[in-house]
Amino acid sequence: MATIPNERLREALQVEKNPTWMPVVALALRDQSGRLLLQKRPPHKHHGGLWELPGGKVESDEFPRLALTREIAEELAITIDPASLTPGLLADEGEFGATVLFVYDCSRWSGEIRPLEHQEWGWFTFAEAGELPLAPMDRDLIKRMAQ
Ligand SMILES: Nc1nc2c([nH]c(=O)n2[C@H]2C[C@H](O)[C@@H](COP(=O)(O)OP(=O)(O)OP(=O)(O)O)O2)c(=O)[nH]1
Repeated sequence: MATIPNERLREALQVEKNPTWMPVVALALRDQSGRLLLQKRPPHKHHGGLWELPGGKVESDEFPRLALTREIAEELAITIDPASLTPGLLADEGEFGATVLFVYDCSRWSGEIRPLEHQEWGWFTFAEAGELPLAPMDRDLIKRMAQ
């Protein structure tokens, strides 16, 4: 891969004004039999129609665990305890790995799951998940989770 001097890269990307990379947090939520919760991305979004772990972008004024707590409440109507999250796997995509997905495991949550963004969702074994059209980072993550 060609090396780009940092100064030129900073100029090209105007890093003082724009962040150079995007942190995304996602939740690996399991049911009692160990199946994983996955949801389908809305058709109008990036990777629309592909299956993913619930979660979303970390805003610039947020801490990752709090961003994940917020996203999960917005998407699934359940409450997770930020203190009960355990950092898990990591994936990235883009030429320079500009989107970084941080996956957390969760041991405590409350409420009843309701898809507030009208998204399809379900519990899947790793074998079942492997048959779904997954977002690219999730394909890699689920393979690694299954090992
Ligand atoms: N939440 C989530 N995003 C993923 C996964 N895999 C994957 O490639 N992505 C990508 C898709 C998007 O480019 C980005 C997350 O964006 P998002 O659209 O979910 O974020 P958001 O909920 O904050 O949405 P918005 O600002 O677009 O409304 O990460 C995943 O498992 N979970």
